[in-house]
Amino acid sequence: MAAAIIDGKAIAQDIRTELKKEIEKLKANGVTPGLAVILVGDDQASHTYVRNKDKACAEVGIHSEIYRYPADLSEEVLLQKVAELNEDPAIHGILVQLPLPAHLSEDKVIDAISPEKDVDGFHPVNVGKMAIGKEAFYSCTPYGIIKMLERENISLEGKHVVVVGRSNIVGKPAALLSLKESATVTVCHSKTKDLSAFTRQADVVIAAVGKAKFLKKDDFKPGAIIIDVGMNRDENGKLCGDVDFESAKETAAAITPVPGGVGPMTITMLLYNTVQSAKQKAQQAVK
Ligand SMILES: Nc1nc2c(c(=O)[nH]1)N[C@@H](CN(C=O)c1ccc(C(=O)N[C@@H](CCC(=O)O)C(=O)O)cc1)CN2
Ligand SMILES: [Mg+2]
Repeated sequence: MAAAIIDGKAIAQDIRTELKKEIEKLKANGVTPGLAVILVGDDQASHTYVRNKDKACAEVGIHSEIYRYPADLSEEVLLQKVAELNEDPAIHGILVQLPLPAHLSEDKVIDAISPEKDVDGFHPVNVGKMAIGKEAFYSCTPYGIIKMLERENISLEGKHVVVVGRSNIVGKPAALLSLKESATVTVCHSKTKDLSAFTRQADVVIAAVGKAKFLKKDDFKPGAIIIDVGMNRDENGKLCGDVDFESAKETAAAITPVPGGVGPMTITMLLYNTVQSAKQKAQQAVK
């Protein structure tokens, strides 16, 4: 039987509609969720993502402020802006669009964001809380995967999840969040020997490798659930994932497409985290 195609765009839209209602309620109680986005340099993809974040905020009713800086921005000025936003009561979420130009330390900048406003879930405090299974801001792409599976009624409990990739933004948090869902988790990466021997055992594969169509039908067991986080260009310059979608969908139980799978969930979970942050602030105010 052909795979179910998981429609990330539709799921993301459903969540945005729910958020819009929550935001209306918050506003009626005098709280407007606010997000500040810092963008440094002229990476075109980053500019597109930031524009999309701004648009998504407007669509659901989140106040957004975008700070665009030239590529030669000094670390001092950047850290000063973050410090200012940390203190700004109208701002509940701060994010610095990655990647940053090479002369800027991503670690230093992320460390400077208040963990209470770190809606990207990149700050070590939030990563640490996630690692010990506590509530925190979780990294948007992996959190989006968890929410997407939840909406598709796919439980991870007792399933063998094989994560391919160990980045701080996707691979590692995807593994930790899968573990939190009581999956049995294996993490593979570029130094893994005989990768296919692992992915073929998986009930669920989360592919975050960054190589176009790297995993093919034979790398999966029949009936597997395939989550493709990749965003690559194929030989014709067309956007594609880490999985050879056309072949893999023949035997998978369910699969996410690229585009329209995991991608749209990323910005939606950013909106979600920003609303959570505003709600937390509103609750603290009545205490
Ligand atoms: N500070 C952050 N930087 C980066 C993050 C992040 O979560 N926080 N993630 C990525 C980029 N990103 C958001 O910032 C992002 C990537 C992809 C998509 C998306 O919707 N993809 C679409 C395809 C879009 C296209 O046509 O080009 C899809 O897969 O359907 C949204 C957000 C790195 N930096
Ligand atoms: Mg750098």
